[in-house]
Amino acid sequence: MTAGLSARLDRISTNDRYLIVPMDHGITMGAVEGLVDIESTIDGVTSGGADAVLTQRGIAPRVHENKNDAGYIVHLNGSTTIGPDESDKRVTGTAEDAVRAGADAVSFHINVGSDHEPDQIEELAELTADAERLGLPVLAMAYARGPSVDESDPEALGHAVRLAEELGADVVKTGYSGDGDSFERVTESTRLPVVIAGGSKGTDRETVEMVRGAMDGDAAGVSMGRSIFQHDDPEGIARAVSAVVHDDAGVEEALRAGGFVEA
Ligand SMILES: CC(=O)[C@@H](O)[C@H](O)C[C@H](N)C(=O)O
Ligand SMILES: O=CC(=O)COP(=O)(O)O
Repeated sequence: MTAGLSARLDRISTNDRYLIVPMDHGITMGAVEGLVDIESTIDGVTSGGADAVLTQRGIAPRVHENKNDAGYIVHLNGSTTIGPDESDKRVTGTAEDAVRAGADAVSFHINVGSDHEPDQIEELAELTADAERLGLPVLAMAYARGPSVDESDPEALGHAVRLAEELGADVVKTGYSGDGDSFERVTESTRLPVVIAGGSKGTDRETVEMVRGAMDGDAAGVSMGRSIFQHDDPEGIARAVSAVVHDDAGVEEALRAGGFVEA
């Protein structure tokens, strides 16, 4: 690993554990709850212990002053829920664009099992080659997603994370299989650090239990968006998730750390 790559990975993690809060959903879903005043959400989640925030590059001017020295990841493809096919993520920028936007790393979404998988494989491979020349880490968001794919099947998720490693990514995000034992089958499919997506927002306990389960299955952390940025208290829920990811806390301890149950 080059010194640049290693230094930049350190900027988006703490001791090889990752608490990333993706806020690229503005392309997908519009200015949903938590993303209208994105400045205050970024301030809250980074005050609560997020290692890095993630947005599309156009949002960069709204990120830097509010991220409390956390890392910054620029996401490089997108699609919308109102367009013809949400799986058909199209390229939105290059590794050089991300560097110009002040990124410490880049990310790219690939739907393994969708009709668009072949194009997305080619695009992710091109991105990892470009990023490698710049010493820029690549987070592959490798979902198992397509017409006949079970999105939480550990075999399918294991295939997706392995594909990310084969294509040269440095960190991989995927869906959660539902429990720690089955998630271990996903993490053992690759040597990359694996982080989980959160999906739509659940209760505080559901969020923390999901993170605890993933960490028990040898995840390296989370790339958790809506469960954190759509919370009434983004700083508190980030603090609770951070307690699990960074301090190995149990569920009750993490909820207390977030201020969600009586101490
Ligand atoms: C809305 C979803 O199902 C998520 O998987 C998104 O695709 C995640 C991503 N950050 C996005 O908004 O594109
Ligand atoms: O970029 C999106 C993610 O990494 C996951 O977002 P979610 O809202 O936690 O599914």
